[in-house]
Amino acid sequence: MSVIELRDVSVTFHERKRTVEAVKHVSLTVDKGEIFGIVGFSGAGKSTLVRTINLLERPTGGTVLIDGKDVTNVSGAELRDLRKRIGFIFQGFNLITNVTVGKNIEFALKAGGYPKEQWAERVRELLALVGLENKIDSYPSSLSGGQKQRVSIARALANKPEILLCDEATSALDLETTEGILELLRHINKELGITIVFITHQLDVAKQIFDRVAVMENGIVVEQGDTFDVFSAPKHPTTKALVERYLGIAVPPQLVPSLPEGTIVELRYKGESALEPLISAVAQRYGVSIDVLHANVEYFGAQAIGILIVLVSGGDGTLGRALEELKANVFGYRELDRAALAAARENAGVAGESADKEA
Ligand SMILES: Nc1ncnc2c1ncn2[C@@H]1O[C@H](COP(=O)(O)OP(=O)(O)OP(=O)(O)O)[C@@H](O)[C@H]1O
Repeated sequence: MSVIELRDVSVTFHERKRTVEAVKHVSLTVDKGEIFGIVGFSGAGKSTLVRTINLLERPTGGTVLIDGKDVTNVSGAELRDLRKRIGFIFQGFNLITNVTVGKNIEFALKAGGYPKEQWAERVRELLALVGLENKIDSYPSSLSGGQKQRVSIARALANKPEILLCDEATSALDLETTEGILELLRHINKELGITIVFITHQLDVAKQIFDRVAVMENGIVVEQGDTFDVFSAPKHPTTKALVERYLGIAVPPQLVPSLPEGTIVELRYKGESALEPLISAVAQRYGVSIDVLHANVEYFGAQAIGILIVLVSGGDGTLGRALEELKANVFGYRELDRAALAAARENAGVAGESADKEA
């Protein structure tokens, strides 16, 4: 059964001179116990959408259901109860800076009506869960980014929620710290059975922990499904752009003009099976030469996808048939344009991470 259901949810902001339709008619379900991700470039509407789940943002249209119950218009004690059942962590941690780590967690327990005589034990339990037992009396300013995020996770779990919402929870952290936080979230999901909704623009985060994913663009969910299926065979141009930007096409641009005549092809295959037998069979059968320009294996969750870029050349009028045979035997096939390849590579090199923000 789905623990979260958004039915035709819209959020429109009215500013003085303009109207922003941040979320437009989004419907999706999140199953109990899964890690559901929302990806998209900056401004796509991810934060606004996820904030409707605990009504930090009230939908201007549509319905929010939690455990099958319509909560769209709850207020007062019912709203407080809902917020207790849904923890929230932010990119910027949002810790209270002038009190200790222990007190930060106590505030959450107090707000949630947790029995006072059990606060001390619960704080110890939560800090043990996130691996910070020895930081109970420290102030947030003395902690690293990763430690601050661990405290905010402990605080979000204080009142034993069923759902944890994570808004760009790792975007401010370096690679190694991110790995640690993702491991902790996986543990929380598997061991405590907490459903997680995680939004990010980082595909390397998404591919590691999401069971299912929704891709957002311009307030709309443009594609959703199993993480491996969505990322290994993206259908919508936005998903394609996210995946291409992440994977890159690693043919050095300086090499492109010097390559002999022929067709540059990107081949994708599922699993870790090697493509060498196919390549040598095609080369032999049609008398063409097939040179590997780039090879990579990417993991989406536990499943692998192989990407091979080859130059197919020569043959005596048989090139077309050789390409047909390759196409028929792989999972993904794309002929690459030399000029576009060189240009795309140059752009990627210049724009890098900041391009994500602007797109
Ligand atoms: N309170 C608000 N008032 C007016 N406009 C808003 C408000 N909150 C968000 N928006 C606008 O709604 C759109 C979606 O913003 P949102 O923050 O949900 O996107 P996002 O995908 O989470 O992007 P980012 O990763 O940059 O946070 C943007 O155009 C944003 O400017």
